[in-house]
Amino acid sequence: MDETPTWRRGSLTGNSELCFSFGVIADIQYADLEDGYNFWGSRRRYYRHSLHLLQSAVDEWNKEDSQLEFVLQLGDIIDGFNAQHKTSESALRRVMNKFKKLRIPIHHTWGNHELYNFTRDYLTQSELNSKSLEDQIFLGSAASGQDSPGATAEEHYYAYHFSPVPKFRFILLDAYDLSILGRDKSTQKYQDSLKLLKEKNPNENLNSPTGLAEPQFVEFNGGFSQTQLDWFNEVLAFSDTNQEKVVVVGHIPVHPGSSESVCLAWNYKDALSVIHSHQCVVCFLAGHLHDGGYYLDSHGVHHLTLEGIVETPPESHAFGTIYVYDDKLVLKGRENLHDDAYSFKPDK
Ligand SMILES: Nc1ccn([C@@H]2O[C@H](COP(=O)(O)OP(=O)(O)OC[C@H](O)CO)[C@@H](O)[C@H]2O)c(=O)n1
Repeated sequence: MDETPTWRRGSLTGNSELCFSFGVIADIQYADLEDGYNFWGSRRRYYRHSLHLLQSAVDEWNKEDSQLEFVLQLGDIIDGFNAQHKTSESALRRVMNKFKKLRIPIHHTWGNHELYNFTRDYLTQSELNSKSLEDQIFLGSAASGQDSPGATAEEHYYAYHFSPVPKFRFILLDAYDLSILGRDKSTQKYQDSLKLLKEKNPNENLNSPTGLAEPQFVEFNGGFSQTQLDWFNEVLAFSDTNQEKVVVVGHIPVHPGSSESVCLAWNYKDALSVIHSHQCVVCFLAGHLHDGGYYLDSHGVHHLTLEGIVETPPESHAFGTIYVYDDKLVLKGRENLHDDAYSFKPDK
């Protein structure tokens, strides 16, 4: 029996009013290298061509009308191979030069490949830190500072929120706040993350999910600290109070329905329980799983995992524009990313 609620499938068009639109793109993973394959050898990776796909996405977005407010870059902007070839900075420059042709703000999420290439301190100082686009709203104590007083930049998480138009808010989460990637070994977060990872994953290769009860506990994933979850909770409480609709953005999916278990955030259940304790969240946007995925959860939250550009063949594409209406999101996908509409649950 089809249990899809009647409000789930919005029409691609309709009578409701268009509020604004934004672009989405995930897992570009550019490197000036010949094509390769994913770890299992099952999917080709077009490292060099991903730059051309980005260029054509930018060209398409530039042709769109003035209601395109911003672009969300969902992480893994360059591939980890750049670190081995000492081309991290030049690869990033090439990709950012493409993005600069856009005349609208770009919000950057950090994925595992950012952390293969750069330290957190470097990322914080770089153009991949788009936190200056954050909204200033008054929140409670959990949001006033990050982590413990006196914590260094190395210990911080990279998360912020913004409201492009009244009644809609976007929250970018740091899915590698708990991680051994990109953090200095001397930091408490590195030590705590390594301890947690080793407790959950006894394999010698911490990237291997073999035999794990919770396969998401691999090195190429990460999780959310309690401090970040407290901050997230406070932003969502603000949005509930102000009757906003919220789209949450993170590199790693947080719902098993929208991802293979090996590509979920370590403590995805904690993130989900914060989301489900509020009314306002309508959608969670992620990358990381290059096949993409979609799931409508029992609380009416649409979980959309975007396909990865790096595994998109040159003759195809996988970016999109999402049109925001007062009752739904409408995805205009390109090629591999298909058109769809995601209605808001009536009590949202
Ligand atoms: N079973 C595995 C899987 C991966 N690795 C190694 O882990 C590193 C990251 O893998 P990679 O596939 O490059 O990560 P992505 O973020 O691009 O993709 C995530 C999902 O797989 C996409 O669907 C890399 O060094 C791998 O070799 C491993 O050792 N064992």
